[in-house]
Amino acid sequence: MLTGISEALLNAAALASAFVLVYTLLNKFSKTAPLPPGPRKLPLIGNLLDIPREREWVTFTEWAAKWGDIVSVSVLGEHMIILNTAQAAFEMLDKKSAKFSDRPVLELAGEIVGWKNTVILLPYGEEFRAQRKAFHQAIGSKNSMSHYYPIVEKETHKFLKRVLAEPVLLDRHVRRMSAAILIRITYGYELQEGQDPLLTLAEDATAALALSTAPTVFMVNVIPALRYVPAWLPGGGYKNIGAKWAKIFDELVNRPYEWVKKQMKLGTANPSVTSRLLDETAELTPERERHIKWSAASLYGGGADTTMPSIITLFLAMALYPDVMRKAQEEIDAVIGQDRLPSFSDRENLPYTNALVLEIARWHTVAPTAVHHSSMEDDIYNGYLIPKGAMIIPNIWYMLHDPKVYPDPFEFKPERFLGPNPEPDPYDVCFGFGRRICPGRVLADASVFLSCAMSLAVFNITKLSENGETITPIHEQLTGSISQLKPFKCAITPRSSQAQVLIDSEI
Ligand code: HEM
Repeated sequence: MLTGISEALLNAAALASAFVLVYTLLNKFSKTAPLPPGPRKLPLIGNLLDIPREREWVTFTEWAAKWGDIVSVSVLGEHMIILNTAQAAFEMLDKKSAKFSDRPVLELAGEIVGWKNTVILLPYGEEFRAQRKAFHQAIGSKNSMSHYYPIVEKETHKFLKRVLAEPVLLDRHVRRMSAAILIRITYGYELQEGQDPLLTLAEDATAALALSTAPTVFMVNVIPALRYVPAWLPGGGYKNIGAKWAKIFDELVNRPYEWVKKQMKLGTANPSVTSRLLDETAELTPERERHIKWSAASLYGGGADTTMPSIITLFLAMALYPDVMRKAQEEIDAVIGQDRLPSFSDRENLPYTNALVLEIARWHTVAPTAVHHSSMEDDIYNGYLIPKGAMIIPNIWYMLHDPKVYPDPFEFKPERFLGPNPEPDPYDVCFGFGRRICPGRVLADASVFLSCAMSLAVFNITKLSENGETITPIHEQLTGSISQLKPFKCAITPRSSQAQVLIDSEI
């Protein structure tokens, strides 16, 4: 519940409501079917006071218990439809994807900061299709991704070295590894050891993306009419923050792109997605250049913070579930031995480790409410009206924690995906739906798998003891369109002297 909403915001919202009153009245009489059920709407402001500001998937799940698989709320005439089951999401977003593949206009992240030019927030249409195609060619299949496996293997090995040297900085090492892989694949640029300026820039830009796209952190994302409120009035302050973020983002899009062009002129460019797209281009028109530049930025923007929580989850889960760790290590030892690190070629022989990767995707839901879709025309679903322009929110977190689908949903149990009757594959929902399904999923899966296999091959991960006391870490998902983990402590030590030799070996 939104208990802390300020009076100032309510004033701004009242202002905005004037803009939607006429629209709401005009529409009210033209619809036939009812909207899906949901919490009672107040006159004009609708459910403004019900919209959660934090961990919205928890409130959405409470609503699911009361109102069912599909719930509707509206705020000042803007409709939000929440889908609480995989079936509802498949039926609407996959089967009718021609109607449900648009994105809502996110005033702050999209319009002001500029992310609307990336595939993540692009409206459905020509430009969107062109960017998705480029993405698919670059990293959309196991075949295309396999060109980049050596980069993933090298950066993951570097990660092991950093963790060995400074285990308490685990978060920082994971972030760096994810960024290094993406920057290398996208631009052919190898991050310098220490504080690389491109890394700082990329981190600032993606932190801003996560915040500015969280639909309920900035109310303008829910109430577009707030865009008419000047920056100096309550409710308009996001404009100043947005202008600062826009500068950072502009640099992230242009600086590495110009660097690739320069390297290509000098004949020193490493192969990368950007250099390949530029190579294949006969005439670099301003339109084509914009297209390449933004496709590259989408690749970085979509992937930067997303694999990170999954890899960190490995360390938390292993500290909490030592039996799972032992089983995975036994499997890795039996298949690979202790004389080399695991690689992608071992993957098909590691069923338990693969099940562990799936359980990570389920247990810690990285994108708990996906990226929201928007309906391009009116539709009727199960007798309910889904109005044109409604924001469609798949509650992926609940789909992956529904006890009817995954018994003991808060327990970490890779076994659920093994045996004759495995539970549903979390990859069917955790990467989203229809024509908007995550185009980076092959890379994400490859990165998480290799981090798990390599880390488990060489490290023991346990609870930390401090001052004679054992600290049991807690799993908590933080608010954000990409949900990070609440910081926790664990102990990470090499499994043996031979493991240490492997970590120290030359890359
Ligand atoms: C564990 C890792 C990841 C998860 C859980 C994840 C999940 C998602 C989800 C749920 C969506 C929204 C899909 C929808 O709208 O229905 C999405 C979109 C997207 N993801 Fe990922 N993702 C991950 C990693 C990556 C990586 C590594 C990249 C890039 C290399 C990437 C690039 C993108 C892009 C560009 C979009 C926007 C697609 C569009 O709007 O058409 N993601 N992702």
